[in-house]
Amino acid sequence: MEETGPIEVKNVVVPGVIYLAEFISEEEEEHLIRKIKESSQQKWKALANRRLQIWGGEITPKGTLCRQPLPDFVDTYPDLVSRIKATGMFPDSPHKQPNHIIMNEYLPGQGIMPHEDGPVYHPVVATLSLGSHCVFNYYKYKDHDPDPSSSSSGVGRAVDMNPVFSLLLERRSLVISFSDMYTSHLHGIDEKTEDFIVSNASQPSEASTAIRIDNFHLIQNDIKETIQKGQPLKRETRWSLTCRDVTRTSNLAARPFTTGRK
Ligand SMILES: O=C(O)CCC(=O)C(=O)O
Ligand SMILES: [Fe+2]
Repeated sequence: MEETGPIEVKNVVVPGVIYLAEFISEEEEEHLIRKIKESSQQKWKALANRRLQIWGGEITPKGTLCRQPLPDFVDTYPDLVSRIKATGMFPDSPHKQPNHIIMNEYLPGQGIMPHEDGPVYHPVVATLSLGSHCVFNYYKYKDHDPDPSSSSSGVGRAVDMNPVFSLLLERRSLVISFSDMYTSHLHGIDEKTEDFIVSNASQPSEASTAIRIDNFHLIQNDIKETIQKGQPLKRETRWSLTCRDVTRTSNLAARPFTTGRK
């Protein structure tokens, strides 16, 4: 695939959110999924409701990335890192391109709670979806937070659980979040096995569980047709590559972090 180049206006879904369908080809997707499936069990970190791998090195508790090479299948074939750089969305980041990738695996019914990505990263995040779609929600904190102990990191602040925007992330798409979508909003994915999406033309009387998405105009025709027929989109296993630039880096290998004396 050619370099994507600058983003077009139509790809700006809302200020601070860019959506690029078909960011990689089907062959590239297949290759990436194969590499993920072939990776050794030790590379996986199990969480309560999903598992993940960290590529590019571990981040110390103080927020420094102990750099490790990224896998070939993200910077050689396909050269995702250069392709993401070529979107022109990382010009102000210290390394001008992502240096760290979290690869999350979600089985149907799994998701991720609303959260912020935090200050360790330059405030631009590019996420590639493989294997399945999902619906990606952006949330705000409640306006008048009654809790005076709330911190700016978001810990303890009440979240308004009605999403401000929702995007359908198709497989092979890239979504880029930046500016206040990164610094003052949260994002998350509901734990669902299928998503009912309403098309632009739908009436408000349609199923109350149906979701209105903000990037309907940018999605592929076959998915549009499924939505227009009123059929749900069934989730399959999804792998996402969350690509960011960790501001502070070190070339020293990560050491085990102990709390005791040296
Ligand atoms: O899987 C996704 O698309 C989101 C992952 C995410 O938000 C994160 O890793 O911080
Ligand atoms: Fe996140």
